[in-house]
Amino acid sequence: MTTDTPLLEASNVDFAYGDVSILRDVSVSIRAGEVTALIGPNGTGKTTLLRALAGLQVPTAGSITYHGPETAREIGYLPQHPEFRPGFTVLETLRFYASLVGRGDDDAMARLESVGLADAATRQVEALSGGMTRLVGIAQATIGDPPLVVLDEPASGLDPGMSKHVFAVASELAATGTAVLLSSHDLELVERTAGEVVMLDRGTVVERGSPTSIRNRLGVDSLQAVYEASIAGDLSSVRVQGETA
Ligand SMILES: Nc1ncnc2c1ncn2[C@@H]1O[C@H](COP(=O)(O)OP(=O)(O)OP(=O)(O)O)[C@@H](O)[C@H]1O
Repeated sequence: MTTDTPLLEASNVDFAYGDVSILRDVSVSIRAGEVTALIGPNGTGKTTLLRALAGLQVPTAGSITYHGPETAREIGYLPQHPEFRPGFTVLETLRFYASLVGRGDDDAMARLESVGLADAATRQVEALSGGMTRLVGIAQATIGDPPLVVLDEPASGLDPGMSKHVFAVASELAATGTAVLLSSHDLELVERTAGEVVMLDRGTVVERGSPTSIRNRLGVDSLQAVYEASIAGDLSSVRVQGETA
């Protein structure tokens, strides 16, 4: 497969929770060997879209098609709020996930090292900080070398050094041919890392393209400026979808 063929394609996706429409006519192509970043205000539908793309919820309309190879694990997923079963160490937890996809202990330890958490291998999962739990979640999402890795806010709650490291891990994964799809509110790291940016506002795609192409099209010098120019309305209040007040 060439990098021109999308690994995952969403076409005209709508999603509603009951009567509340969240995503409207969203089309996205996720390519192998590239980091695709989903950005947009709180409550705009990023998690909803990522869950649909990862196959965890079925769109109300439209289609999502995976064009990648058949493997033991096609999509790795880091939820926005990762949680692990208490009573086990970090390494035991990752060994369990590795065993599900026919991988051994070495793989579990290698993933832990890749997120900088090797020293916490024997720590109980319930004794981890929020940031450490997220890092274990990232390690878990990459076990079995899935062709697509979906990371919902992987840098949320991480200190600046670890945030940078996590984006570097995403870049390294993409450099080995993995398609990486992540959401983030850190526009500077997104700008430095993503090959493709998809900006969502009120459940629809309002901008897409490489950071450079979007900046050039809008004649601005940063993704932050693109964001401020493209997001409708007051940036200091959350648009609660479905509420008409
Ligand atoms: N289970 C649910 N039932 C009903 N509405 C929901 C449910 N989950 C999310 N929503 C609503 O869907 C909308 C989109 O939420 P979503 O979590 O996808 O946004 P987001 O862009 O990821 O936000 P954030 O940046 O704050 O994480 C919000 O209005 C939210 O209240």
